[in-house]
Amino acid sequence: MLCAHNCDLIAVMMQHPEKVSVPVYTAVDREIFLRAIYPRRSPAVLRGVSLGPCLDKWTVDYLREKGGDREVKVHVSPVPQMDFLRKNFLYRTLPFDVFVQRAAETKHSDFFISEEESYYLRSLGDDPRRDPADLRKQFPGLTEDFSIPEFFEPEQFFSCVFRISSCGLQLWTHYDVMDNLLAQVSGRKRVVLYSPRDAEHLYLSGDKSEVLDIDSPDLKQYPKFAKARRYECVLEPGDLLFIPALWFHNTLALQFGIGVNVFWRHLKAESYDKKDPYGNKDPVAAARAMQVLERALHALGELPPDYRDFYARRMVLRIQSCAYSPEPEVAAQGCSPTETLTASDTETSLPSSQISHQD
Ligand SMILES: O=C(O)CCC(=O)C(=O)O
Ligand SMILES: [Fe+2]
Repeated sequence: MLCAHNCDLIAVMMQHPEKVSVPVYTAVDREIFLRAIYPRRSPAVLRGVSLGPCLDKWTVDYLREKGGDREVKVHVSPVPQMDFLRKNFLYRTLPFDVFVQRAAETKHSDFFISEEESYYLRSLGDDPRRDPADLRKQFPGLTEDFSIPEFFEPEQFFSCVFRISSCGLQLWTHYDVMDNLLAQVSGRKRVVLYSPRDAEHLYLSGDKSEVLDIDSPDLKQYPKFAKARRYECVLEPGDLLFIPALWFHNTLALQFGIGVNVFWRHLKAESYDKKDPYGNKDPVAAARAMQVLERALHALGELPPDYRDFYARRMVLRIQSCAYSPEPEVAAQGCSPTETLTASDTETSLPSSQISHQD
C-alpha cells in the first residue's frame, strides 16, 4: 500500500516534464556491467540482479528478530523532509528492533518529538569514527540473506551500509566520493540525481545542496537551480541503482523502505582520505587543491577590488582551460572507442529488451 505522500509525488512529477529518466537495464551480469554501464559514469537502474533471500525474508518481524537489539544511532525528524540547514532533526539511540518497529509504523505511541515523527537509519561501523559500516559485522544474523553483487573487484570494497527509512522520509541532495550500488530490498523509493557537471547550479554547502525543496524550489533564492538537469527513477524492491562517485542524489521513500548500499572505490585506495568512515570526504588531492584555493583567495584579498576582480577572472579562465574536461560528446570523438562508450555504443551493445526507460 502506498502512503499519503505518494499523491503529492504524482503532482510533483507532472511539474517536471523535462526530467531525464534513468535507464533501466535487465539481465545485467558482471561482464555487461563492466563493458557497457560502468564506463559511462552515469546512473543506471539494474533490475533482476540477484540480491539473495532478503527480498522475501526481510519483513519487519524477521528483521526485529534477526537484527537483534544492538543500539543504533538514528535520525529522528518531526517532518519527513530532513533539513540540514535548519537542523530540524535529532540523533537518538534506540535498540535496532525498536527502531525497525518505529520506522515501519506511521503513528507512534512512544516518540521523541511527536506521534508522527519520521526515522532514518544509516548504519555505522563498530567504531563509528574510524570504521566504515559493514552489514556483515554489525548485523551477522542478517548477513546470509543479502548477496553483495560481484560487479567490482573485492579490493575495491569500501563499506556496506544498512539504510532504513520511514514512509515519506526525504534525504537532502548530496554526493559521495565512492561508486555506489544502492540495493532496494523492500518498499519503493524515488531517487533524483544531478550530474557532477551541474555542481554550479546546486548551491553547494560542502557535499550537500542548499536547495532542499527540489520539487518546488524557490527560484528567486536559487535561480541557477532551474538549469540543473534532473535525472529520476523509482526503485522497486529488488532494484539496484548504480550511482557513480560524485553524482548528486536525493532520495524520497514512497513507502517504509529497507535498503543496503555498497560503496566501492573508483580510484586507487591511496587517493582517498584514510580517516573517512562515511565515504564522503573529498579525495586527498582534491582536498589539497581546495586548501590552495583558499590561500589564493586570501592573497587576492590583499588587492583593491578592481585588481582582485581582474586577477580572479584570469584565475577562473586558467582553471577552465586547464582543468575542465571537454563536453562528453567532444570527448567521445577525441579518444579511442575502448576508452569511452557513447550512449549509442551502449544501446547497440545490449539487446533492446535489456534496456528501457521509466516514464
Ligand atoms: O537511504 C537513502 O535513501 C540514501 C542513500 C544514499 O545516500 C547512499 O546510498 O549514498
Ligand atoms: Fe549518498
